[in-house]
Amino acid sequence: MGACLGVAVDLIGPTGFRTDDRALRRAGLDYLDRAALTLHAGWEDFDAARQSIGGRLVLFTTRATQSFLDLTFEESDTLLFGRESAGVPDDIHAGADIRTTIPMVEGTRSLNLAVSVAMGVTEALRQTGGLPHPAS
Ligand SMILES: C[S@@+](CC[C@H](N)C(=O)[O-])C[C@H]1O[C@@H](n2cnc3c(N)ncnc32)[C@H](O)[C@@H]1O
Repeated sequence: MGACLGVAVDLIGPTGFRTDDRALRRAGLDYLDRAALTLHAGWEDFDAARQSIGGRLVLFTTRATQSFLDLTFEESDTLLFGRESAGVPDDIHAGADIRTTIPMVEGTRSLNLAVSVAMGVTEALRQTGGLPHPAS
């Protein structure tokens, strides 16, 4: 997705999947060389890197009330998504600059990670003019 939409991806460890070269290459197929992928050992590493770049940290969470469609995204935003099993820890949830949600039908718990990333990234790129243009 990162390669296809032209979006940098940061993976924050510890991950629940293997990030050694062979496993990543198999999952990333031939797009991996085109993806701007950074692996961080843990939250502290990621946070230090992000703070040096600046911009807002926008957390996608089921525990927010503001719809992502009502949010004005900025080009410098970093979108943060939680792990498939448990989302993000409470302190990271509380520390995000913005918490936003993808509205769902009452009684449903959450979308899966890949789907929520696709929806959030698409809307952020649409608003900031960053979506790739269709080939003419
Ligand atoms: C499978 S969900 C995590 C489920 C976990 N039990 C929870 O309640 O946080 C994985 C990630 O997808 C994102 N996500 C899933 N559904 C969402 C929604 N409706 N709105 C915003 N983010 C969502 C969040 O970043 C979440 O941490």
